[in-house]
Amino acid sequence: MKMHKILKRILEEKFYEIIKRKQKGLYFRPFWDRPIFDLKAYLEKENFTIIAEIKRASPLKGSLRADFNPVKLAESYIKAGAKAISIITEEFFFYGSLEYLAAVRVLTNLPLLRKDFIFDPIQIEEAKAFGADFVLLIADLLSFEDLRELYGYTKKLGLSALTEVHSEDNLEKALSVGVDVIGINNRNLKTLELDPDHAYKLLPLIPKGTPVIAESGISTPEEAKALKKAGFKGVLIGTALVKSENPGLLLNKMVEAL
Ligand SMILES: O=C(O)c1ccccc1NCC(=O)[C@H](O)[C@H](O)COP(=O)(O)O
Repeated sequence: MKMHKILKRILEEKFYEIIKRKQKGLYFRPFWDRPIFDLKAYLEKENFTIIAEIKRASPLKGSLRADFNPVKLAESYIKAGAKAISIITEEFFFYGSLEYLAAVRVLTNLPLLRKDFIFDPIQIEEAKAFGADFVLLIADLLSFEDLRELYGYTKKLGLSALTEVHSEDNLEKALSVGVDVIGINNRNLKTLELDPDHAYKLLPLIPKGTPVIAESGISTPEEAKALKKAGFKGVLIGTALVKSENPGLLLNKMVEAL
C-alpha cells in the first residue's frame, strides 16, 4: 500500500507539532530516510542481542515506574550496552506513545523496535515516520493473509519485522509466511499467563537458520545467559529493567554476564 500524500503530510504535521511541543530547541524531521534495516543480519552479526524495552505501564501491573522518563531510560540503556531498544507505543493500556519513539530516535543509531498491536499498514508507515527500524507483528493475533500482507509491506518500506508467536499453530503460520526472525513470547496472550520456560519448548521447532528472540518474564543475568546458551539470538526485556531501582546497572550486569 502506497501512502497517500495527504496522509503523509498529516503525519509530518503531527510529527512536527509533537516535536515542537515536547523537545523545544532541537531540530527534527521525519525519519523516512532511515537506511534499510535487516534485523536477521543484525542478529547474526551480533553475539547476542538484548533488546531493552521502554514500557511505561502494563495492563496487569499499571504504571511500572513513578519517575518514568523515556529519554532518561533510553540513555541508561545505551550506556549500559543495549544492542537494540523496544519502545511500546500503545497508548491506552501501556501508556506508550509514538512521541517516545521519535524522542529516542534522535539519541541513538541503535535499532529501534516499534512495539504495538499492528493490524494495519498505516501503523508500519507511522513506525517508519517516527524512526523505527523494525516492528512487532503478532502471529497469534493475525490471520495468515494479514500477517503475509503486513510482513511484505514492512519489508517494502525497508524495515524489518520481529514476528512474535506463542502457540505452535501460530509458529507454523509464521514459518509458512516465510518470516525471517521469530520472537517466542513466554506470555500467552489469551490468558496473559507467563511461563518463563515456554520459549525453550518452542525453540527446537524453528529451523536453525532463523534467529529467535525470547520475550517476556526475563529478569536476571543468569536467565539471559541460559537463553543464550540454549541457542536464542537475543532477549526482549521490559518490566524487570523499568522497575529496577537502577535500570542501567541491571542491564549492564546482564550484558557482562553473557
Ligand atoms: O506486559 C504485559 O502485561 C502484556 C499484557 C498483554 C499483552 C502484552 C503484554 N506485554 C507485551 C510484551 O510483549 C512485553 O512488554 C515484552 O515481551 C517484555 O516483557 P516483560 O519483560 O515481561 O515486561
